[in-house]
Amino acid sequence: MAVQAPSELHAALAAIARAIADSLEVRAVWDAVADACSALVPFDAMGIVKLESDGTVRAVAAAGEADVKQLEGVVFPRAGYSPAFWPDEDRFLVVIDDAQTQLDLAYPMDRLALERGFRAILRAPLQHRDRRLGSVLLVSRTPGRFTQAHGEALLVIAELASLALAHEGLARTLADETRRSAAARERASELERRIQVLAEELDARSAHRTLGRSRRWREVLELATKVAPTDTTVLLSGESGTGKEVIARFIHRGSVRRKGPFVALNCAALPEQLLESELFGHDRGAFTGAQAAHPGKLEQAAGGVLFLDEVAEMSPTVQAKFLRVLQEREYQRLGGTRTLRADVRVLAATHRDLQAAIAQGTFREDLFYRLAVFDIALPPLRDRREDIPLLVEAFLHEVGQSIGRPAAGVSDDAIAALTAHAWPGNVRELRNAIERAVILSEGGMITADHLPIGIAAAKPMPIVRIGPPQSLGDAERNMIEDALARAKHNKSEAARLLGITRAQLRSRIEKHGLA
Ligand SMILES: Nc1ncnc2c1ncn2[C@@H]1O[C@H](COP(=O)(O)OP(=O)(O)OP(=O)(O)O)[C@@H](O)[C@H]1O
Repeated sequence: MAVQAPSELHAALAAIARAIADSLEVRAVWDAVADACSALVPFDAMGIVKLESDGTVRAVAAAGEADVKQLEGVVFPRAGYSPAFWPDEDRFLVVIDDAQTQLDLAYPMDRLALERGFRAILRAPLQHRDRRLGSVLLVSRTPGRFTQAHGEALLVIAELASLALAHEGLARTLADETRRSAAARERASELERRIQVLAEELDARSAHRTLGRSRRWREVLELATKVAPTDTTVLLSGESGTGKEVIARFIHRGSVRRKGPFVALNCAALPEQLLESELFGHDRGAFTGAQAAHPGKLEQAAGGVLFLDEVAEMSPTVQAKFLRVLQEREYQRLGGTRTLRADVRVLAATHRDLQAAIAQGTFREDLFYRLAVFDIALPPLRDRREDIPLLVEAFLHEVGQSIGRPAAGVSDDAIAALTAHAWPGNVRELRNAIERAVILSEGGMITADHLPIGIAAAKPMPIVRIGPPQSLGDAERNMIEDALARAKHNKSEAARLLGITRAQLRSRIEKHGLA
């Protein structure tokens, strides 16, 4: 066949380009590629193979002789086709005059062609930005059938076809991402709905509300909501008063055991012997004074949740016995002979670092792993200060109702002091402070004077803007601006807030051009 006229080549390329532009469906492009090749190169069969990410090779299109067409869609196994195995020459146009005389046919598709009786091979790579995507293969039963000019035409066609393949990959990634983010959105809103339902249920019973909108608190609620419907043991850790029991009740309400009891036991409150009998119960005569049989908390919590507070305080004996409960779900009352089944979900809490307790040998590691199947760390209140105004308002309302004398409100200076305090006793301490202030204010406005000394004296912290990372210079400038604003431009006061001298402040004001 004569070398293709430029107009033919041009028309063929334009047809492929149209197919690419018209459709993200790569199939339409293969048809255009096959048509273009038929118009320009005298082949007996053609194939387009695509290198998949798992190393297999897929024949995405085949044209020409009937039995070759059947290869379409065939996936050739991984062996020998992985990108690493593809010969480097495959990056370039390959013209083989006679495969039969070619001693070393490195490319598996060439071997396949030869096995089927094809002699001449013309092959161009499909690649995009150095990434190999596959190749276009034209074969003929007549040796020497393809010229360099045929090859060059094929190269241009392959380049366009590569674009289509690269687009297909992009389109698929986009579609996957869209699908994934839609699913994630759906999951997030489902989670949001569940949090809402649980929070509302608890709000109705104000003693067990979970107040907070900060990111840290939302994360806790999200974890609790996810684990609630399972029967998994949960370990809640956090400083005293951070709301561990509040979250334990939240999980109980969201679990299948919600209709069962919520039984709490504080392991720190009782001496060893008593804790053991409280937990496991005892039979009559089990020890001096055990005049009647007594079911333990494990029995009382049957069908529900057992909340073990301060679990780090369990003695070694109780730890060993309780481990058995978690392992075998069985136990006996003190002095009893009957084996009882523990039908409880255990939620444990601690304000201690259990890893440290394990290192010191006071807490069993095996028990730790049984308890901490799922652990939730509760943030201290000082790490979620943005929730303080909300908590203050809720406690004000609650305390006001319970003592029948609501406060008129909270002054700005009191709110500033409440927000600045470090709250070592966390939410519990805040609640107590509000209760005290409501009583002291006698129905009036709560001011800093009604707060305990340590809290009223808390200095507002200079605000450091949270945002994209800023330079040290910018941070300093922001802090100075904030201090000046807070001190109503009184330089001595601003210097005091910043903990520097007036002279130092003055020179920094000049440096930043803030005068
Ligand atoms: N997020 C919250 N929303 C509303 N009230 C809260 C919240 N967190 C804690 N509280 C209140 O703070 C007090 C202490 O909470 P809780 O008993 O759950 O803390 P804890 O971490 O279990 O404390 P401890 O370790 O001392 O037993 C309770 O009055 C509780 O209602």
